[in-house]
Amino acid sequence: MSTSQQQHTLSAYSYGKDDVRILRIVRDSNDPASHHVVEYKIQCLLSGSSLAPSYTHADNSSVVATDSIKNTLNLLAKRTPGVQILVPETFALVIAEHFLRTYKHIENVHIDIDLLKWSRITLNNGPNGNASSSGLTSTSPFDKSKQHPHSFVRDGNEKRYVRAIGKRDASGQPSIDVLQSGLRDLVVLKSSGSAFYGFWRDEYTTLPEVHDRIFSTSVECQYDIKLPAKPLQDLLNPSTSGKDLPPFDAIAQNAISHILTTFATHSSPSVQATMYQTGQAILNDKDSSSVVQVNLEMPNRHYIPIDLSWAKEENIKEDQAEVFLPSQHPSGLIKATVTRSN
Ligand SMILES: O=c1[nH]c(=O)c2[nH]c(=O)[nH]c2[nH]1
Repeated sequence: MSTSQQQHTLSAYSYGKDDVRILRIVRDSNDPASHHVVEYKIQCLLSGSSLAPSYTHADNSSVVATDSIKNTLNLLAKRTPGVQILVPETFALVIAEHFLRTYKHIENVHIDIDLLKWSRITLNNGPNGNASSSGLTSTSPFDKSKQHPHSFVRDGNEKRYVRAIGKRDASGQPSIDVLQSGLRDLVVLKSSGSAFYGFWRDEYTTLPEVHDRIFSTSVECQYDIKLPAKPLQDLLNPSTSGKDLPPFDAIAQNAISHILTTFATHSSPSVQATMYQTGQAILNDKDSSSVVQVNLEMPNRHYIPIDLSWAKEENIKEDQAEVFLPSQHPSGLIKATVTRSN
């Protein structure tokens, strides 16, 4: 390369941290069992003419490290009062004000916040009821008594699916014995009412026992529906208006309802135990007598309390921590099949 090459202009630049994930729990001081949770994905970029030399002259003296930016977002998540952090617009203003006030050489702050929505799980028979609720209901301000104080759902995310594998019966007629129906991506989180202790300990164990933790999972629930032993053509005959068929919509709604109700109300000693209770509830539903088997998968999506001791903030004890790092890689994966016994 020739040394006489022309220098071109640095005409735009900014830097910062992307994809900063934060879950914040806001506990009600009058009613500690009542929580608000908010989960954010934040991009925070800084710029200003004093940063140009870091690009052009390898001068880092004005560079606030992106690691410090991430630490700052975590600490602001801890110190920002509940009413402000629960609203993404307000939290964006808090972040922008902080960086512009703290660093006089920063001229522009660019904050993008995505809100990952958690809605309260709504039950039919009140917050602790073992209701058969009518499935997912969006949070309504008129439904307060039915909203669970610390169990949440990312509603609208779940997908219902079905797999039908057809064959011919002995007389050559199209038939299906069992339909494989289900739902996936039903994402739920409870910020209390979950423990995990008493597990095997040996020289490989570092996990502490915990009596009150966040439990979050993306539920996949696949259930086998046994069809009446009739040719498909008869089952589908419009003149019987589907009466020979199992009530597919009710089965699907009840499955969601039992997953949410069990998740919200079962005091969970482990993911395993909650799954088993969920399978029992689905199979015991009177509308679901044609469901012969339930296959459940619940990846354990971990939320790790963020160490803020560098800022003299206590945030490590899982039952008191307020700011968490969502950490999906790796996740526990717990599976169970519950089969009807009669
Ligand atoms: O509910 C749980 N079940 C486990 O098997 C397990 N393993 C783990 O590390 N955490 C958890 N949580």
